[in-house]
Amino acid sequence: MKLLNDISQFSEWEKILVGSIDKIIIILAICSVPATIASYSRIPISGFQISMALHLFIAISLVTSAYIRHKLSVKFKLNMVLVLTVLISLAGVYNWGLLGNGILWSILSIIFITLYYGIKFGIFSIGLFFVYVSIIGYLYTQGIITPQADPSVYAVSVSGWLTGIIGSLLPLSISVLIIGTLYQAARDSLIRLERQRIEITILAERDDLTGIYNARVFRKLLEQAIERSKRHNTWVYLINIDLDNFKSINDNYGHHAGDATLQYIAKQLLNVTRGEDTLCRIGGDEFLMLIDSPQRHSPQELEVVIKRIKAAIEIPYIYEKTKLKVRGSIGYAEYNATSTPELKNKDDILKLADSQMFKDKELSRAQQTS
Ligand SMILES: Nc1nc2c(ncn2[C@@H]2O[C@H](COP(=O)(O)OP(=O)(O)OP(=O)(O)O)[C@@H](O)[C@H]2O)c(=O)[nH]1
Repeated sequence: MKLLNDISQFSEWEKILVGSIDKIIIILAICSVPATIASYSRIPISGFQISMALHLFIAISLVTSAYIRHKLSVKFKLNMVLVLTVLISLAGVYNWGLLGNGILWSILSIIFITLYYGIKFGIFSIGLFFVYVSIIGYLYTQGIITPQADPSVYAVSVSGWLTGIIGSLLPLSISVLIIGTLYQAARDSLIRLERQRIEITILAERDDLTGIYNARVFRKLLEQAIERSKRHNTWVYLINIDLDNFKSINDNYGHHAGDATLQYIAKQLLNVTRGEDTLCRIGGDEFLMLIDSPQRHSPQELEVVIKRIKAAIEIPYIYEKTKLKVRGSIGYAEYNATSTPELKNKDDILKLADSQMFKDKELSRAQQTS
């Protein structure tokens, strides 16, 4: 997992972080003013504390940083927010013990450390935090450090509650902002990646013009069908469909008409292709259909399939009010791992279907000229 400090490798992350870190600094700067006033309002109860000087320093740093935020680098701003939150939590626990929000700020610091340096550092900082709070707790319980204010007075004072409310709202809202922004960014990028994956798959497997499978996928599926036949003695039928004199459509009506006709033919062929069979365009005006069957089909059955394909192709396509008539020549190859030993591989099957198709083409040419 990439961490926030890897931002130089991620322009996308950088954009997200620039947006969210600036929001965080502005919120922190705005809130640091009332928080500092609330902190100083405790002077009558507790006297002046080091944490108050720290609050003032932090408020000045945040307001200045918010003002010149566009001039500061993302890394600097991230580190600054991290250092400030750590300082607030350490000073808060030391000065106010259980009375202050130091422990809440520690949670925010640990979230920052984890996001910035990774889970290992996050766990390590939990350990350090545990040791630190235990030592401070020990010192308080032994009376070595004493509370900065009388707890019974502090717990019912307006300034104590004001500091408590503002001081706890800040880490809570920052946590929501950070986690919400990162969650949204991760979700958006996952959705985008999934879309890209689907687009890449479609581009790699489909024919641009017709949207049906391309030759690459078909070759893979044919190889798989051959393997199935070797293992389960199934029958593979490869039907080669080539349009007749397709060039004349391009020549007479233009390339656009040719494209539209090819799309139409692909739809017609899909209409007569069973769900379990596969259709592809291997290029130009040539299509292949793959039938992978557990039992052998008789030549009569295949004749029915071929007639159905031819009939579907011959339904005229209406292009700009003109009826375009297309015919197709069809040949097929039958393959079974044990019954057709002359066919050694997919190329032999493809060649056989191709030569059968040519025979059909010759026949229909001869019929047309006689
Ligand atoms: N419009 C369009 N035409 C294409 C496309 N791919 C190939 N063609 C055309 O299809 C025609 C195929 O020509 P041939 O292989 O000679 O086939 P034919 O004209 O059908 O002739 P026979 O197959 O011999 O009957 C050529 O004119 C190619 O330019 C395409 O994607 N779109």
